[in-house]
Amino acid sequence: MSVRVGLLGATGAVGQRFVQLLHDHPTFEIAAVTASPESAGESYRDAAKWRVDTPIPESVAGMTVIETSAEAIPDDLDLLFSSLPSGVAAEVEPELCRAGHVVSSNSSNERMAEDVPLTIPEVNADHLDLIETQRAERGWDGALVKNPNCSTITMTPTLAALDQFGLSRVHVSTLQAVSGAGYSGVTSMEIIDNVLPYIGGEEEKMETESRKLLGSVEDGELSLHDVEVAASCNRVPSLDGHLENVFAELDENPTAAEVHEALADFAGVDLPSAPEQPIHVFEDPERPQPRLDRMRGQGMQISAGGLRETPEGIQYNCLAHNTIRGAAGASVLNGELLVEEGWV
Ligand SMILES: NC(=O)C1=CN([C@@H]2O[C@H](COP(=O)(O)OP(=O)(O)OC[C@H]3O[C@@H](n4cnc5c(N)ncnc54)[C@H](OP(=O)(O)O)[C@@H]3O)[C@@H](O)[C@H]2O)C=CC1
Ligand SMILES: N[C@@H](CC(=O)OP(=O)(O)O)C(=O)O
Repeated sequence: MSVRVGLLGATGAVGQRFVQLLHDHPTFEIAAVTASPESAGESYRDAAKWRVDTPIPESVAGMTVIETSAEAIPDDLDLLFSSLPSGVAAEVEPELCRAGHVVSSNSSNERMAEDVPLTIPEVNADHLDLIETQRAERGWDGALVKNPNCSTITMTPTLAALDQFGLSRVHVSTLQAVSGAGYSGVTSMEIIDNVLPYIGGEEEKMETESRKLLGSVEDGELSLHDVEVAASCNRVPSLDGHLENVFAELDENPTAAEVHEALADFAGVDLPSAPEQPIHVFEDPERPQPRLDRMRGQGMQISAGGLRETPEGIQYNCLAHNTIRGAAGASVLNGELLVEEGWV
């Protein structure tokens, strides 16, 4: 079975990751690439200024970039992946869903909307049921599904694994790679020999999106998890890979060995881009590290380590590749889930 996909914002940092991940995908075939009006009409090769560390796929390089609008995007595409700036996505994505397209989006608009599934397949695949609510409320034939923010996606599967011990409060501090800010996001003069202790809006996203992901959907209605999450976000001079220090307060008092087992045993899903084991747990307290561990599971596996019992619960570190598991790979996995569950 071949699913014809369109990439919205295909020339950007995340868009290029989509191209890298999808050009030899077993099911998805890239059939259209879109970008800003300035790039429309150019070849993808010229418009993209390819910056990913594998060669630009020739099958995509020669495609002509089209405008990002419901009129320009062909009707016969089965699925759209979106990595548009959120202000642009907020305008265009609803139009596309109204026109009947199914959109798996990485952009932050509407992530917390009550009728929009915010999904990590290993954590809350059942939240796709919200599509029925969304269609009923918005009158759409298509559908909008989101993946979370890259820092949120790094931590949340580990919290889902710990919830069996009664997750009550989480404190997390992040060390986020520069690629999260986009190619021109932070200048070299800002970040070399430095750490930036503020990333606008990031802390609030971690605090709210995690509660939605860990929450439940029953009869088409969403309830947030009641865990309290407090985040502190920092930009550091690594290129890719967000590292996070988590302090989780739990109702029960599991040993570090029991937590290790819960993380390592966290169940995977049977989808083409999913790692067999979602979370790898290191014994070595010096791991995970961004440069050494971000490409585990082709960039889709989350790593954890440094487990330590505290009076309130457990402390540990976790890591994920922010533009693969945290962005393009996350949308692709949601796209695979949409196909598997018959929404595409
Ligand atoms: N899940 C996550 O945590 C992550 C999410 N993101 C999100 O993904 C999105 C893209 O990020 P990133 O790839 O870094 O951004 P870039 O700026 O690198 O790319 C933006 C893309 O959108 C296109 N674009 C810009 N303006 C318009 C417009 N007016 N109309 C149509 N297309 C437009 C650009 O085309 P052109 O080349 O022509 O300018 C380009 O293809 C953002 O919303 C970002 O917040 C990013 C990283 C991680
Ligand atoms: N803010 C994230 C990347 C990002 O774009 O997040 P979001 O998709 O929530 O806007 C980072 O800096 O690493």
